[in-house]
Amino acid sequence: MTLDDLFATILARKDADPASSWTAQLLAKGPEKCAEKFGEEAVEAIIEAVRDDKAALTSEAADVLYHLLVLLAARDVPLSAVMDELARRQSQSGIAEKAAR
Ligand SMILES: N=c1c2ncn([C@@H]3O[C@H](COP(=O)(O)OP(=O)(O)OP(=O)(O)O)[C@@H](O)[C@H]3O)c2ncn1[C@@H]1O[C@H](COP(=O)(O)O)[C@@H](O)[C@H]1O
Repeated sequence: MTLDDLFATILARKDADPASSWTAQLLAKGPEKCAEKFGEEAVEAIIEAVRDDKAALTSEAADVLYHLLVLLAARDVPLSAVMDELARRQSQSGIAEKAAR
């Protein structure tokens, strides 16, 4: 399972019957509801990180990643755009490292 695979499944749920899938149901509620759910899951992950419960943090991190992908899908932002932004930052940080030498 990759994030790309999960994102493709989530995108396919945009056209699915809300009765058939949790993801389709959440997307049908709109981007604001998706954002709210993402925020809730992020807070739960923070709590488990502070408690240092690694099993719970692993589970909450999965929820955070899933809900972030749903939020991106809800706002028509492709996961590839986020990956491109990370790649751009990586290449910039390489330049900064070279300049510092
Ligand atoms: N990875 C996930 C995933 N992670 C979390 N969730 C759901 O997100 C919900 C969040 O949990 P909550 O306890 O906050 O939800 P809740 O209390 O029931 O809802 P609210 O009352 O708070 O609105 C749960 O119902 C989980 O099942 C997920 N639902 C689906 N997926 C994957 O998404 C893909 C599409 O699945 P369908 O949604 O079944 O089409 C599949 O690959 C799934 O494995």
